[in-house]
Amino acid sequence: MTTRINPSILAADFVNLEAELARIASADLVHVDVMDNHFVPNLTFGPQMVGRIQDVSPIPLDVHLMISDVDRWGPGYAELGAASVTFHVEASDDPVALARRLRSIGALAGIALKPGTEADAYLDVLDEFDQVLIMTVEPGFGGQSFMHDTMPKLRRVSEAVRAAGLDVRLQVDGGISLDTIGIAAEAGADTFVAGSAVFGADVPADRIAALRDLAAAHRHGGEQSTGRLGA
Ligand SMILES: O=C(CO)[C@H](O)[C@H](O)COP(=O)(O)O
Ligand SMILES: [Fe+2]
Repeated sequence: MTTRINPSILAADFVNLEAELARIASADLVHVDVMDNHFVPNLTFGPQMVGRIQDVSPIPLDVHLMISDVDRWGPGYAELGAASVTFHVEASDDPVALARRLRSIGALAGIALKPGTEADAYLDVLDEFDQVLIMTVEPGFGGQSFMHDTMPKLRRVSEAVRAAGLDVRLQVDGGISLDTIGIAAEAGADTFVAGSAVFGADVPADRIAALRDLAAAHRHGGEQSTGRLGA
């Protein structure tokens, strides 16, 4: 069982992104938050910036699309070469069709669920997705507090994935820190986004290692971390 730590560059210095990416080179994937000031009340960057990040990043891209009309705009991010593209089900008319399109382009396809969105509608079609992102804050901003009440949903999705014997990454995003990562790992997460916890550390590489060890220790069976295990 692979434990992944995906630092979010939302907490990085946007005018020094290449240097910031170098500081997290020991992580598994870099989490890239695309916000359109419409689906969420915040604005980050679009395909041109993500393409440049893809050009210079030492590790693969885990793109988190917080945009409206994602059926139209989502595939373009897969075409840029992102390893995984995760979109919000709340913004898609047909999540299965969009996931198939993303996979056909060569990306892993992920669905994201806001804290208030139930997972039940997707439990029977989990094989259509490579990742399920359970938001542990309301999407839009970094530095918010982890919402403990999202854990029952994570547990339910985790049980469904295991019952079906599927290889679906279970990602948590928002408020993940040394204090909360173990809680999410125990509930079934294997892929952890951390923005402020990583970029707010004096030595991000040390924080990535500490988060990875804590997550591995709390996952089912107490997996031992062996360092970066690849994308
Ligand atoms: O998707 C996000 C916000 O919508 C970010 O990925 C997330 O908030 C990471 O930031 P932090 O770890 O500081 O909470
Ligand atoms: Fe995110």
